[in-house]
Amino acid sequence: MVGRIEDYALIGDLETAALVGKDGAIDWLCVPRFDSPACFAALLGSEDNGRWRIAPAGAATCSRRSYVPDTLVLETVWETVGGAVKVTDFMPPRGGLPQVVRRVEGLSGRVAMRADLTVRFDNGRIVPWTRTVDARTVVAVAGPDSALLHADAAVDLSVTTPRTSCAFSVAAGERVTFVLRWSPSHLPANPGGDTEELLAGTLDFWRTWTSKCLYQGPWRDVVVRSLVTLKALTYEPTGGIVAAVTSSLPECLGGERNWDYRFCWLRDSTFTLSCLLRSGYREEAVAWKDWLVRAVAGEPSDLQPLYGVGGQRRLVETLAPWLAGYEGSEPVRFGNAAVGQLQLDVYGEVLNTVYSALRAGVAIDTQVWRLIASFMEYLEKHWREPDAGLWEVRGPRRHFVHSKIMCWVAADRALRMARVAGLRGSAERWRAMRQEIRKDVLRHGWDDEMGCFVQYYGSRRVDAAVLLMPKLGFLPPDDRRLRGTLEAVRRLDHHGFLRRYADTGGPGRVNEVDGLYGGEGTFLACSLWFADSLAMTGRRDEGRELFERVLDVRNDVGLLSEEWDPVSRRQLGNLPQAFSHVALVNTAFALHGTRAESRNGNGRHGDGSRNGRHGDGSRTESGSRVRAAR
Ligand SMILES: OC[C@H]1O[C@H](O[C@H]2O[C@H](CO)[C@@H](O)[C@H](O)[C@H]2O)[C@H](O)[C@@H](O)[C@@H]1O
Repeated sequence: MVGRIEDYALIGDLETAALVGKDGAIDWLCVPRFDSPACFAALLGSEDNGRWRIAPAGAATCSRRSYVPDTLVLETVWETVGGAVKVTDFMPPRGGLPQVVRRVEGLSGRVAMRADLTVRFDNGRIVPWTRTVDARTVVAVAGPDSALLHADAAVDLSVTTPRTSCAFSVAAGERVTFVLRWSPSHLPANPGGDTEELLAGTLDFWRTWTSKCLYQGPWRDVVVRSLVTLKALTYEPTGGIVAAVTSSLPECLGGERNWDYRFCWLRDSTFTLSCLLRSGYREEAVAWKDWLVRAVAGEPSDLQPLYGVGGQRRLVETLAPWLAGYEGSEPVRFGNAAVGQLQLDVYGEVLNTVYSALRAGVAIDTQVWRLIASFMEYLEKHWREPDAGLWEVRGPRRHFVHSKIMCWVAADRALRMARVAGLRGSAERWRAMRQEIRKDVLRHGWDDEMGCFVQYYGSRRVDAAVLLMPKLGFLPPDDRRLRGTLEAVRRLDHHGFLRRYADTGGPGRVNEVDGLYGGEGTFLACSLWFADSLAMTGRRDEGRELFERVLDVRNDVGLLSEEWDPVSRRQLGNLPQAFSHVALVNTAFALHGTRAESRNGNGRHGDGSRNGRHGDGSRTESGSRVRAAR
């Protein structure tokens, strides 16, 4: 039986990741990388699509579980009538081929256990040939993939296709460690290593990484858990960052809103990067900047909203009819058609992050300057066009207010960086462009009658994305128009959480903005943006209440997917989602007021300005309050 979305914990090795259920089953694992086909895809179908369960015989779910503090090593405890047992699950950070280690350790009495492995390569479709090497080792091979299962104690693995199983028992103090190693089928088996040394190395890796966290506020454990999760979404060899580790976990149970998130969205990665930077992590920013330059090299008109972890561009969306979908949510998709959309906000997000990196002391080389100039050349010609917006709507293109604001951000940050680099020739044009966009948004994005900024020009809908305006410096937080917008956005409230935009879809009805059937849950990142806005406008207590409401819906090991259904009290959408965890960390900072990344020793921003004041009178993301823009 597949669990609820919130039943899953994450383990990963910075190249791929697995989801472990409360029932002891790994129901999701793509190998060798995040965006490779899954060899365990039970999450989107059934056991027949691949899973690996280790649990006490006859037991349904564990008694409790948690990560070893400050690490991504998961410990699951089962208490049974015969005694107690602990399973430690982890994936050692690599440099080689992937392996999943599962150590079973008796805590008291004697516990009868079962291990059941069903490998299905190619996203849960291909039944491999499985052969027994000896009583403790089996190898499964099909096409390009090979997986070896090995146990370090005397167990008797029996292969009864489609499963490899064994029954064994552990007494207090005894251990049996299983390891699953993937390798390309044409190469000798992945040699792995000593599992106790691998565990010690993995614990040490994560503890060293988390010890660098600069957040010192009251929610340290919560922040560290989210940062570890974000780090686990980074693809170490290239610096790319995936939006989530899963595909097709539904935003509406039984609906069609099922997407593949195992790719690097420029938007999501820039949010993640800014969050890691403010938390004290610079290395990831340098690695991502290098990834970015390689990924987007070429014509700026060819810029894609998302790329593969290696920077690959062809991410064709296909359907997987052999998978029934999570709780019947069809279709299951691999690849993502959003790759071909025009999403103008992306230019602003990239420039904003490069600017944050510059302020944090990351060197910006000529390649990056070239990129900035070419982005701006493109935007100067195209910012007036309608686009698919940050929500990647599959309905008609519109003049989304958020997209226009991000074009303003692009011009603003380019100007600021030009000041540092002395690119004066273009600066005049960029200043004029910035001014023109501001006027355009204030004129067409504002609805006098409603007293708020709207979702797109001419519409009477609200959109939580405009909550980002003051953070981005487009308007100061005390601007009357923002106060009006904040009140209007409250209409998106659904049982104390925020939807991203009006939910006009429903069973059998298409949402005319996003072009999709069915409603969806409340959007966790938007709920947190709302908490930030409340804090920014002096309603800190209200902001804190909302923040704590979001904290309450994290699962038992601190993970958030993209959405939350407050009625059924279930998480929805892909897991764990970078967007949600980034927003959580940012709100913790906003409520506690630590701004690690904006300091460079002399109280000045990297461009030498004081207090983050923009040339046109608004404020920067981290600057102090200045007069309202006209
Ligand atoms: O809502 C329709 C779209 O949903 C997905 O996009 C969402 O996830 C992205 C990755 O986290 C995020 O960048 C975007 O803002 C979200 O709306 C899906 O990937 C799209 O294909 C789909 O059209």
